[in-house]
Amino acid sequence: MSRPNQSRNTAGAQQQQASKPTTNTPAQQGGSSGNSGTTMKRKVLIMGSRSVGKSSLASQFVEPNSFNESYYPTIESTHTKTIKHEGITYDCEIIDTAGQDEYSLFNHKYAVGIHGYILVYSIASRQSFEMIQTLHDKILDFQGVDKVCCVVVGQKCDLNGVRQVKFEEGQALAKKLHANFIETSAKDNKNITDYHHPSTLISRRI
Ligand SMILES: Nc1nc2c(ncn2[C@@H]2O[C@H](COP(=O)(O)OP(=O)(O)OP(=O)(O)O)[C@@H](O)[C@H]2O)c(=O)[nH]1
Repeated sequence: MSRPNQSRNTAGAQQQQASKPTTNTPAQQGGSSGNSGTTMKRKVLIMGSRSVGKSSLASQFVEPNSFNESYYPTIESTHTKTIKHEGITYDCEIIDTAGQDEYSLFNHKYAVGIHGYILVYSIASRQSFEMIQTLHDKILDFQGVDKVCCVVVGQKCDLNGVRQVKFEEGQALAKKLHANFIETSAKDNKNITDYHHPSTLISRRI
């Protein structure tokens, strides 16, 4: 997605290592009571086939009611949003990538300093669903690990009439990948709220 007024384009941005929690001063906390004062940084990468709605998902999260019917292929863009969950503040950096296919090379930037992955398919595209396992395998291969923190997202759930992937199939795949699962619609603003958004799910898992 390279839409105007939405994000700061960070193609080629330096990768940062996973950050340790920091503690805010009372002034930085805004004097709010009940907050432990802990701030965690979360760098989350959104991956998936082209046109599954990755950018729309990210945009709706940081800028509600920004859904756009037009399609602007993404190069790479980064969104930031601070969310609060169970007394902890998370500074989220959400990196929206260009859509991948099975032949896309895995960019080393997608492995360094990333806390978690949002793997997105469209419920109206079986091909995009099949890409999830491929992407997951590539991430594990590249990182040389056997488990990675991720959330599987079935996007465009408003397109139920042309659904190609059952909810249960998404759920089963996520279980296999040890991931959380959620169906969303950027168009209908479904499960885009803070608590249910994949970024929040990722934050809660780490
Ligand atoms: N029906 C429906 N359409 C959507 C939804 N989200 C996105 N779209 C549409 O799908 C198209 C692609 O959306 P994007 O958000 O640009 O998809 P993307 O995955 O970022 O695409 P790439 O940049 O190519 O990787 C656009 O025309 C959007 O309007 C949704 O929840 N429901």
